[in-house]
Amino acid sequence: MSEPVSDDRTWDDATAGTPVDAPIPTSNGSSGPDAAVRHPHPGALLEVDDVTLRFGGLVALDKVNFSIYPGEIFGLIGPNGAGKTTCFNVMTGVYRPTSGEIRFEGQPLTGKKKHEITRLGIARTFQNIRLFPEMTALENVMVGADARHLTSVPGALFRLPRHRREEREGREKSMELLRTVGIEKRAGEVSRSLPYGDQRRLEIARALATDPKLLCLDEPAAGFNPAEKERLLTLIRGIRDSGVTILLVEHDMRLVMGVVDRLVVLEFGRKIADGQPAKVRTDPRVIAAYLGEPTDAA
Ligand SMILES: Nc1ncnc2c1ncn2[C@@H]1O[C@H](COP(=O)(O)OP(=O)(O)OP(=O)(O)O)[C@@H](O)[C@H]1O
Repeated sequence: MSEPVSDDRTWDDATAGTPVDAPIPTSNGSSGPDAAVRHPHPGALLEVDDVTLRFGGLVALDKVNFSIYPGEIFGLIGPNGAGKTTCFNVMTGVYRPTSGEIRFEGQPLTGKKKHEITRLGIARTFQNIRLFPEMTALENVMVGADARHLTSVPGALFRLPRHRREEREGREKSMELLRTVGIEKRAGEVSRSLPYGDQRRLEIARALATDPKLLCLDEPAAGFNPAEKERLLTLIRGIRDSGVTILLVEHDMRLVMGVVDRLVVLEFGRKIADGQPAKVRTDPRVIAAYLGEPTDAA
């Protein structure tokens, strides 16, 4: 996914693949709630358990397994078409797996809506930036913070005290998040007028506003120059150090290897390697999969 725009296909075509509202396939006997043998990993924050996803005849994910543990920066990499975005979309509720299961803190995500998954503590950014272009940077982040609010519609309409308090706290928290990502000076500017790099940072701030336990970043460095990439890595480490677990989906192997604690490599929908960067970068299958890319990228 070298071009941010390419993600339009997977997101907008959600209904053409295996949308979340589709019935759970049971005819193959492997995806009903009790059908498959599950392999729980105690202590894991997120478990991808034997996940297969088919688009018609195409197997986009083939029995993929991995677990992400609290406090990690975890990488998901692979060449073009490997299944990274599909895996990301299964994990964040866009697609329902054909078989297998995703669990978050031990709880199956199957059948959950995207907003329910957000409330459980998973937030994401997009490969192609999705901000509200006419809203200010601050307002964009406040929209994320709203996902946590308890105010009822009448409460908001009549500006009851709880609504006013939540609004004030949301504003303060959103300013703090803009500071965290380094764009507090842009708070009052409409997001479409922000430089590209600042829009990417704003997306991260908006995702953080939902108070996630797991922050999923889909190619956050797409279109960045080396200096911007370096600053992004510093930001990602800082977010992890503040207690948020990170999933980083990336095509750029050099970027991933420099920041992740562990990673999984996909190729043609299959997991071909996993482990720490030092081990994965010397794996012959990974080198072969990335043939043509500089081997020192690792
Ligand atoms: N909605 C869809 N309908 C049909 N096929 C799809 C859909 N989304 C993805 N695919 C196919 O699934 C496979 C995996 O695609 P995916 O976008 O997940 O790979 P990726 O690793 O993110 O690749 P890239 O880096 O090129 O975006 C590809 O063969 C792709 O063409």
